[in-house]
Amino acid sequence: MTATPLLEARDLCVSYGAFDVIKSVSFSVPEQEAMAIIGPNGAGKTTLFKALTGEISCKSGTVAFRGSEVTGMPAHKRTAVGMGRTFQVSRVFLDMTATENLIVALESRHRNKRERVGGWWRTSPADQLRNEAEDLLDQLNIGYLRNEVAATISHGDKKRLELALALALEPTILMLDEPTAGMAPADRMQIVDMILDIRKQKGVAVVMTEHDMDVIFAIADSVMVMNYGEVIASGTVDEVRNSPTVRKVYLGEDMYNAAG
Ligand SMILES: Nc1ncnc2c1ncn2[C@@H]1O[C@H](COP(=O)(O)OP(=O)(O)OP(=O)(O)O)[C@@H](O)[C@H]1O
Repeated sequence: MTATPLLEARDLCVSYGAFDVIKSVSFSVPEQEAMAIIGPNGAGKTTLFKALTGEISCKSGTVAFRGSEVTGMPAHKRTAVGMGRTFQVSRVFLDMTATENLIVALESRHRNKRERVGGWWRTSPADQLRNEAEDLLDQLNIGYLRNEVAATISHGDKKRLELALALALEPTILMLDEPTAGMAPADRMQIVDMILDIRKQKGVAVVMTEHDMDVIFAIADSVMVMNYGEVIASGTVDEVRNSPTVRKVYLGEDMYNAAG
């Protein structure tokens, strides 16, 4: 008997009005695996990502998480059941410190999971949340951001904080929408290290869209290639790299620069 995939899309179709953007896409992601979605501009990567996270609805097809259908479930409920996510455009509260941002996320998780906060050894709820937030920042090696107001931190640090916010919800799968968008090459590799660390420490699966092939090769176990809303190839990083179909789509382009 094959194990139930962590995330599974079946015959997913998405349209903008009369324009079919995602055409019968099916794939599955096993527990703890990392899958990257790549393809030329306009291939439908972001649209597929939004359909998976519940930001937009599908015309037909299904999305299942741990064997339960989530197709009609709104985005915030998918997050609550374990589908953590980051956004291309930061959703950090800019007027709060990194710690305060994390406290908001942690409060939401405790509320969703009906977990008791505070009360042990005279720890107040506020102290417990602050300790948890600071511990998480330390675990991710961004403890230096504790008291920094988010508006004043660098773009790279905002991306790191976004990851921490997603992790505060203890996801089983992390949905990363271009986690290194707009970052300098050196910063990108720091995010890669952080994601690799998170996978090692927490065993979370990953689904990511990403422009940078070096980032994909460093993180992904498998790659799914899209073109004009269809899956044209999928497999391990090496299989996809050597696929004649994929090379044809990227004809005349350096594949290392053509993922986006
Ligand atoms: N809100 C929208 N309304 C109508 N058409 C849209 C909308 N968003 C995207 N599209 C179109 O849908 C197609 C797929 O877009 P999508 O953004 O999903 O592609 P992508 O692969 O993520 O592209 P990129 O790499 O440039 O971000 C494109 O032709 C795009 O113009």
